[in-house]
Amino acid sequence: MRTFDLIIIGSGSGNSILNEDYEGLDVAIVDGGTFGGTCLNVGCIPTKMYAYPATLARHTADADRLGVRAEVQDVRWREMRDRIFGRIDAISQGGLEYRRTLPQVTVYQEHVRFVRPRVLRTASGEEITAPRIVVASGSRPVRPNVPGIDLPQVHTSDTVMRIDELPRRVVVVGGGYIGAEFAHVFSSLGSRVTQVNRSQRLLRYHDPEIAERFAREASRQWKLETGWTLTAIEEWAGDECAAMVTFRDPEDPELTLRLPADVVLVATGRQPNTDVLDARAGGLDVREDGLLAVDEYQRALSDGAPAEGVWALGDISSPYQLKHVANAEARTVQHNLLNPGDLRATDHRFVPSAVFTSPQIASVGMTQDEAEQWAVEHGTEITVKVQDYGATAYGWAMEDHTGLCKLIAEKGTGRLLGAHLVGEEASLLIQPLVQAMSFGLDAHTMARGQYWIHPALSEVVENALLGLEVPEHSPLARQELVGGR
Ligand SMILES: Cc1cc2nc3c(=O)[nH]c(=O)nc-3n(C[C@H](O)[C@H](O)[C@H](O)COP(=O)(O)OP(=O)(O)OC[C@H]3O[C@@H](n4cnc5c(N)ncnc54)[C@H](O)[C@@H]3O)c2cc1C
Ligand SMILES: NC(=O)c1ccc[n+]([C@@H]2O[C@H](COP(=O)([O-])OP(=O)(O)OC[C@H]3O[C@@H](n4cnc5c(N)ncnc54)[C@H](O)[C@@H]3O)[C@@H](O)[C@H]2O)c1
Repeated sequence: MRTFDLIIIGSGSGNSILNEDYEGLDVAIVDGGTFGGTCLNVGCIPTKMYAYPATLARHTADADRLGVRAEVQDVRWREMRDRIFGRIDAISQGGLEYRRTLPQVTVYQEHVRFVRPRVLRTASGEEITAPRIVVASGSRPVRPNVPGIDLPQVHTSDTVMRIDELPRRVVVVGGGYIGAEFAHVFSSLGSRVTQVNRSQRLLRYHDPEIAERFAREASRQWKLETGWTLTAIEEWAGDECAAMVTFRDPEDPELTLRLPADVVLVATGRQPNTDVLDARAGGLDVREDGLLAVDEYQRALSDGAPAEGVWALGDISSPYQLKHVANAEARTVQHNLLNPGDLRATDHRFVPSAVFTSPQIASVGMTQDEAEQWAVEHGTEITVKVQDYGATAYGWAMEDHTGLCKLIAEKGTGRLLGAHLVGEEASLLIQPLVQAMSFGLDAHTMARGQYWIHPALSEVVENALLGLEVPEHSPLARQELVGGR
């Protein structure tokens, strides 16, 4: 059995742990998939590289209302695909080759599983161990167990971005982040898309007002069906489609929905890879939802207490399933591994997320329902302001009838509790709100303690802040005035 100083399982955020402080250690990085992990190869990055041209196409189609008639004449899917993966595959390959050149790093390109605490066996049968192991082995798409799920017409986000042609008809199963982003990409680029969700509400973790506004806009762009569960997919011979997808009404099994498709995208959630890793054989606690149990310092737990020498980060142990969270947790592990006497906790207080559709969605903190509940529990009151983009100067410029910014704050203090946006560049507009929440800036100080560029779109945030019923605080004391003309 080979013994290393450190084993890292997973080359996504796990790979970023190895900085110059680790140069003296004998390290193994193990990845049975594509080097670089989900975000780079099949996740955040390629989806956004498709979402951007898709948004351009959508804006082109929408320009008529502004007095500009334009049309998308040609979508060269194959060229787009090859441009995207030409860049991504080279980064993945370059990352792998770089790690391989480092004398102190051994790369295993195969899956491993625990056979006992801190002992792993590779798929080819080698046993490896280390006093310190980092589990960063992520999650994978859930594939509902229905007839036809293995047909070649059925894809997950792992494969759908590599297909050869833009499909004529796409059925997207699932109403979460992945379903929404791909429905946007395919419909904007020219496919006929039907998105089908099991529950009545799309984007179920979002504030209902945002989810409803988004569903209204989405249903203008593609066909939305809610309240249906996937039951079967059949191969279909004929010109009109390559597969027939059947759904059933969970309340009334007699009621079915049948949809023709060339491509079926299954986007019904992601499950942590704890089973593949046989985490229990490693003595590690696996939660009911399949996540590896960790404490705030990212130590994996065994019988509720920190397991000696085992750390975990990212989708394997995080309910957020977001790359910026995986990266933050990797920074925690990077520090804690080398500083056992000075452990740091990951800050999970204000985790934002965005859905890269058109319009975009961005969110941080409590939804209105959660804030109302919190206020009851804490004997306090909240204030809510919904500001339409269309009531600001830049909203007029865009002739916007969609965007809104909803802010929730504590009435007595002006403390921001939640921010939810749907609309143009929501993923950017939310960032100052994340900053304010993270650094304890109250709503009025944020609104009046700084200039807001006029007439930028950010005025929607300024106006939302000013619409909250909060006390006026003096702007933050400034030590000295710098800059200015
Ligand atoms: C389509 C899509 C779009 C997304 N878009 C966004 C976005 O816009 N913004 C955002 O914040 N997040 C997004 N995410 C989520 C984000 O990609 C993940 O949260 C993040 O990549 C998780 O990183 P990780 O390091 O935990 O795991 P990963 O990057 O998945 O790395 C885990 C690695 O471990 C390997 N592995 C697994 N099991 C084993 C084993 N037993 N042995 C050896 N190796 C193993 C895998 O091959 C994989 O390479 C998206 C995800 C998807 C699928
Ligand atoms: N922009 C981003 O930040 C981004 C983008 C993509 C993915 N992600 C991450 O990836 C994770 C996984 O995304 P996701 O969209 O797959 O999961 P999700 O949990 O967000 O959504 C899954 C959806 O599928 C539906 N569903 C489940 N089983 C079904 C069935 N049998 N028939 C019909 N509908 C069914 C659910 O009702 C739900 O709406 C997200 O939680 C997110 O954190 C993030």
